[in-house]
Amino acid sequence: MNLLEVERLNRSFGGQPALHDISFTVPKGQRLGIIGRSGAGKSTLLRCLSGLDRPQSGRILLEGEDMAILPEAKLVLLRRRIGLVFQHFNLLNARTIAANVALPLQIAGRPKAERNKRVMELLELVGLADHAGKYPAMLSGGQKQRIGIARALAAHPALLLCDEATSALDPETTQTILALLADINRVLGLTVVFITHEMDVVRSLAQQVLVLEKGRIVSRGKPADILDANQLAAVLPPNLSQTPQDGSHAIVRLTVTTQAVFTPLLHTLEQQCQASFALLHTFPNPEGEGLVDVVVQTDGLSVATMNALQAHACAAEVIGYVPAHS
Ligand SMILES: Nc1ncnc2c1ncn2[C@@H]1O[C@H](COP(=O)(O)OP(=O)(O)OP(=O)(O)O)[C@@H](O)[C@H]1O
Repeated sequence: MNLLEVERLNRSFGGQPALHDISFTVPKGQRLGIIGRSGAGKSTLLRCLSGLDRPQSGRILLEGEDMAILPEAKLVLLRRRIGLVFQHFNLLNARTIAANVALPLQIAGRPKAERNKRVMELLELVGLADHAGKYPAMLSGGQKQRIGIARALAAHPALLLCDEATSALDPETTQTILALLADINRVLGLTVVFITHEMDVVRSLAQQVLVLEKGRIVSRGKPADILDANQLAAVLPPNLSQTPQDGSHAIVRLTVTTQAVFTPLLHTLEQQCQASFALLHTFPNPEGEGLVDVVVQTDGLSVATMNALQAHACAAEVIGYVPAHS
């Protein structure tokens, strides 16, 4: 069942489209990452999904209700089904940790006893039960984000929207926050949609990825496939063709073990295949630890060369062809 369905969403500013015909669905319980360069439209999309901004056209169905056209009074109620986690935590410094976490329940008019019980449950969940009486200034960045997450969960949302939730944190703290978000997703079955510009965050947390570019979705799929394709696209020659021309060179991706990188692999291949191999790029293989993708250009692609490549690598794939002089 889909928790969220976005259909042909359009949002422009002063006639300039920031989102153009965006459509996607998020099944209940999924962790969806949205990535894209600066200005791609990530924040605009997240604001529309959170009901803080309205698109010019299109539908945003959350549990079947269209947020794009819902009257303000009803939208306020529907927004309680959404928890928001911010890059800079947005905690109120004059309130204690407990009072910060309780805020959404207070706004929703929940009784004090219920609020107190829920706050303690949530502080337990994020591992900060003994910090209830402290103030935000007494916490580290990672602890502040745990409180931000607890507050977002206070009103039992169906959807957690995270806006660059780990961008202000160091790499180690980032990992602990990502682990917490993954735990919450697993334990509570909560649907998580997050925007980020950090590839490692997508790799760790997302089950599905959407890539935005200039307000459009340009690719979608599993993180390994998307990141792999993105990294490759960035290093491939622009004049790559899918068919060989007379005398063209082949571009081949080899997946090898990290140990193989420290052997004279290309030299061995050159000797064995009587062909030249130029190294274009190496990057970690997205499928697994200990594997490296090596992109090479060769002037001697043949059945015998492919056999030799396959014998030395875990996988070998021809990506395309370029003219000999590139
Ligand atoms: N309130 C606004 N008024 C005018 N233009 C806006 C407004 N908000 C966003 N835009 C424009 O819409 C486009 C998308 O911006 P958006 O902030 O959504 O991108 P982003 O992917 O979140 O970028 P970043 O990663 O830098 O935050 C940009 O061209 C931006 O200038």
